[in-house]
Amino acid sequence: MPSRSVLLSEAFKSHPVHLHHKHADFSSLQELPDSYAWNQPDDHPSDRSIFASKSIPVVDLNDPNALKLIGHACKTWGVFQVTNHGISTELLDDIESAGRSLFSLPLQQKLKAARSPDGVSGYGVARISSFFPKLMWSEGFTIVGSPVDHFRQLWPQDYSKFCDVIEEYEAEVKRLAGRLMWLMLGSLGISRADIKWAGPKGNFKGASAALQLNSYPACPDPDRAMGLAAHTDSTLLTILYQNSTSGLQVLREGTGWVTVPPIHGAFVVNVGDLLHILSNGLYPSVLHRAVVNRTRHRLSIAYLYGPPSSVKISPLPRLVGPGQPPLYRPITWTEYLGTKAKHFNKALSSVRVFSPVNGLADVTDHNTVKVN
Ligand SMILES: C=C1C[C@]23C[C@@]1(O)CC[C@H]2[C@@]12CCC[C@@](C)(C(=O)O1)[C@H]2[C@@H]3C(=O)O
Ligand SMILES: O=C(O)CCC(=O)C(=O)O
Ligand SMILES: [Fe+2]
Repeated sequence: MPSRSVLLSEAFKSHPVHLHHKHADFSSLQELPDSYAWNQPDDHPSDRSIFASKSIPVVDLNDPNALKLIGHACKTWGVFQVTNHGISTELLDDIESAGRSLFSLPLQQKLKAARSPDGVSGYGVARISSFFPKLMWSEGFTIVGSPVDHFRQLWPQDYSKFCDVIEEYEAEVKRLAGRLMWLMLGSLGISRADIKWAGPKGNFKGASAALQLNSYPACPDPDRAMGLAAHTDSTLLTILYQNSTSGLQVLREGTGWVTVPPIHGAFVVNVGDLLHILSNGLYPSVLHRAVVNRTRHRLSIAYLYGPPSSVKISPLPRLVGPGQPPLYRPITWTEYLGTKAKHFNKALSSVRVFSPVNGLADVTDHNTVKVN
């Protein structure tokens, strides 16, 4: 049987992304080239975010009410921040500095580890770039499985210390992801007996994941640029570490784009499309994007967490019944990534099987919100 990382990376074999534009050397750009100017007025309403009447929930994992607070956050926001999560600030500093070292390499060096059009791992622009006429002011590095081959290209002398940091970080965040899964599922009344694929110890040992390092260089014209366009993640959940520069925004119905303020040592956790499916829409995945800054470089590290790649995800039987039919058909993560590569923000509605009786589109399927 092929390894999990091979299976995950197979997602793009039949949906290669050919991005013809050149990778930018951002440090040499003193003005925003037209190819990076997202000039529709609606694209960048960053000011609206300051009027948000309520802010994104912050949950202390040592709080005895954590389960309830997380359930409420998932239902109403699709995102929350966690503190007291058990991952040391030293490890966060180490992963941040590994990310900085990577992105500060010369462009020619980074391109030695470029992601291939049908591959998943490596250096490149956001995979979703192909859906937009304009370029995003960011660069990324995706890790699925071992990064050793790519890291040897980037740092021929000391690649192993960078591999060690990634390995330690992934092991710690994987544990946190399992813990968060049970808090999120527990808040829906789901127990271990309901999720066989969590394994005999309930620790989601066979889970798949990708680590995505994102870099947003300082930008000469941030109001017209876009760091990462609005999207939902194709995951069960995503655990994001952001440095002290803000930029992540989430879309809240009736409010608009709300900035997720960086909290030192905290993680941002967001609901992805597969948890949306698993919860039969009770926990909707959240649309989010990243904007950029005139003077400050921003770095984020996303741990994109999903089920074992061969597991079909469908609405949990406990959450369906006579009045609540299953809204989505079963799909594996690999299949869903292929669907996303084809349909982007309409992927979720493309796996929907049951249309609302009144015929109105479901906003939680993200196809009624203008996102690009
Ligand atoms: C497992 C994955 C999810 C992801 C595609 C990927 O293969 C690795 C990168 C992930 C990411 C990060 C930035 C936003 C996003 C939409 C993208 O283009 O690449 C997500 C993908 C996703 O969640 O669909
Ligand atoms: O940089 C950010 O804050 C967002 C990154 C993100 O959405 C992603 O990697 O999926
Ligand atoms: Fe994301």
